[in-house]
Amino acid sequence: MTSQTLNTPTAEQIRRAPKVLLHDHLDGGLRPGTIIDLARATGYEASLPETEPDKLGLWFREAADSGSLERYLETFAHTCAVMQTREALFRVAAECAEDLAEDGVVYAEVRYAPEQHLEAGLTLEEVVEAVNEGFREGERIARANGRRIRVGALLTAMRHAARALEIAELANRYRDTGVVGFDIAGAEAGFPPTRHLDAFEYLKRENNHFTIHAGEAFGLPSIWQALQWCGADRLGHGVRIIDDITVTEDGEIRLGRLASYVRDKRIPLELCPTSNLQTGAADSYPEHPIGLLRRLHFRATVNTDNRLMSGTSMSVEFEHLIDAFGYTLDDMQWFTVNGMKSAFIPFDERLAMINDVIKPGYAELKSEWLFRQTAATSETSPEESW
Ligand SMILES: O=c1[nH]cnc2c1ncn2[C@@H]1O[C@H](CO)[C@@H](O)[C@H]1O
Ligand SMILES: [Zn+2]
Repeated sequence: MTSQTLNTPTAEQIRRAPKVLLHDHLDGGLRPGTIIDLARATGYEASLPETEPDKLGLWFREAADSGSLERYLETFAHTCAVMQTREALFRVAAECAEDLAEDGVVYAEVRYAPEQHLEAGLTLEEVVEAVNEGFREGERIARANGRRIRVGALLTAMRHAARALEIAELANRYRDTGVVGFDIAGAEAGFPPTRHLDAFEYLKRENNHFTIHAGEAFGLPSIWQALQWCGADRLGHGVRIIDDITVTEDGEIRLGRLASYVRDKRIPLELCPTSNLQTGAADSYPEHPIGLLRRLHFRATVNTDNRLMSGTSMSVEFEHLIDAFGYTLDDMQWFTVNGMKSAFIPFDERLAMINDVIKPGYAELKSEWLFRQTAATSETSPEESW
């Protein structure tokens, strides 16, 4: 056995390793069986493309695999349709926290757009409260199962709509009760983030935090606006920052002004590899810009985006990256600490997570690796060992 293979975490270790998730959509992570249950209860079943859980899960993955962000986003009509009551939102949020905890996620910021859940008469406040209560319930269930997770909500405003200021005010109102920040999402081309400057300026005046989906379906101008006009704390995706990095034939790497700014200021990139493959923002895992961005020490983080549409989880994202780039537990820890440093909760709480949960978790896994290495070495001939 080579040290490379010994150093590669197993699927089971990947799942057990503490993970941090900053970019995950609540309406992109439902269990297929739950969609069917909820659809039955509300008469939406006839509108579902499939009514058997495995087939429905496959339908989402295939429908989202179109190479276009716009087509990818159409699939959310079905999940949002069944998330219109207090009970449905509570259940979906609780299951989300449970599923993430089961996958070894210790801290997550999960986002959704409250304005998409008002069709059956809920108010924006009722939506936020139902989701918050669901997250608390999921945390409790996880704890009862011996797992520890903390989930914060990010409130998203849809970039094609005109409710961003209202949603930003809502995020501010619930900042001490479960909501940790704000986001804008939806089709990127044609909807620049500067359409919502009033919301971002309001949040800055309130010393609140926000991320912006930028640099996914549209390139550098979108990232530039998100940072320099809107003042985003983080970039949702931001993967197209690669367009401002040149690798010459002799291997020299040059960063343009914007890429330098992003790296110098340690702007967190919420990278979502599988989602990027589906929307056409990247061609394959080995070609995904995360490899170069990690080598160049950008503040890169690993995320799921939409677990249902991508058939993924944090463990699956790491499995793909480990396959493509030969990452070790040290790389996993680096991405995880980057995620925790970039979270929107207070500094002392982030530090406590890093020192009390993440580092000890990886230290334990690495000691198992050392044990395996010692066991393997003792199997080789005496000359080799000495
Ligand atoms: O990768 C993405 N890029 C842009 N918008 C997205 C992405 N994934 C989901 N949403 C949008 O965010 C809404 C709230 O969660 C979803 O309903 C979907 O329309
Ligand atoms: Zn997203």
